[in-house]
Amino acid sequence: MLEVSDLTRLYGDFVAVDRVGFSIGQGEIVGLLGHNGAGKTTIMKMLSGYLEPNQGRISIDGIDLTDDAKQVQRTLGYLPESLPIYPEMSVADYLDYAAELKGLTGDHKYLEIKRAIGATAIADRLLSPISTLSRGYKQRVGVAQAILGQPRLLILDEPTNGLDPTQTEQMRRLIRDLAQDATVILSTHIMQEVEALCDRALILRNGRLAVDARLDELRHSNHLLIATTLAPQSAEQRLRALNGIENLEVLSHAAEPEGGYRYRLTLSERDACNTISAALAKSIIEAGAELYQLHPEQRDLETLFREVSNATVETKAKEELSDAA
Ligand SMILES: Nc1ncnc2c1ncn2[C@@H]1O[C@H](COP(=O)(O)OP(=O)(O)OP(=O)(O)O)[C@@H](O)[C@H]1O
Repeated sequence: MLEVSDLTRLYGDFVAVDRVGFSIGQGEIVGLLGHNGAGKTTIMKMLSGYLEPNQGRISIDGIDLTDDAKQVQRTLGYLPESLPIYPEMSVADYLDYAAELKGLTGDHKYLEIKRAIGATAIADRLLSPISTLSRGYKQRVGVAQAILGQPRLLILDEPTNGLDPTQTEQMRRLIRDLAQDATVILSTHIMQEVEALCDRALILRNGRLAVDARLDELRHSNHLLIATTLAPQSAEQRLRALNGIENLEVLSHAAEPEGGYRYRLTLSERDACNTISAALAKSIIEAGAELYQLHPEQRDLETLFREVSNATVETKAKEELSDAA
């Protein structure tokens, strides 16, 4: 549905987005994550056609954004980070204006505005000037303008930014509903948001795509953690030799007072966890050692994000050191 390749954007000589590539299928909800300044908004602006890439390609349903930006823009809805909402306009006038900008006319325009109002539950404030709305309401008006014309791709830049918990829950429900008919890409700083909403997470680091992971795959790790009295040398010989073990990593080289030695095993097949666990336990007991713990390693998004962010800090520190040298 959405194909992005080699996407690059410079501000002056600063590379804000660096050769990013990914593709997103119809109906997916994808979270775009990254530390402050990682390049999320810049990517979203390019996807929505508001900012030109210096290099790379974006195509939606096979149509290249640079070949026919107007046509592509009509098939997408964009909620920018800061809404270009006109404070003096009423909600109704603003939606009418936004619908015209999307090329909607006549009955179709009327029906689309009605649908967007219903979907975002803003009917009770249609005649209010936008300046008098709460942050949550303004955000819903922003989403209402984004879904006019039933876009096949929705690009939402921090859709729950500044919302209270009730408004956040309503917005998440709305996004889930919208994803029934559209592909959604959203940026956020909130991991729980991605866990709650998304099928997939893209994590940016310094303008580059560092991680592209399906959340269900993250939850099913192919690593096992064990704690045993079996010493590293025997573990290397016995455990590594078992079928389905790709790698053995020694996490503690000296026996820990209560937990023996700790190891991380990488399995060649994610689904073989149960069979391999049984074989491992048997092998450890046969060696006369104690087995204290054996469980799959859970990697949640938060851990993954922390690993990526720590790598960012290390990379920056190295860059600063080499600049100073
Ligand atoms: N118009 C601009 N001129 C110069 N630099 C810019 C401009 N817009 C963004 N940048 C820089 O590009 C980098 C990426 O910015 P961007 O806004 O895309 O990041 P982000 O991941 O959305 O950050 P945040 O989470 O803080 O919103 C940052 O270092 C930012 O300072």
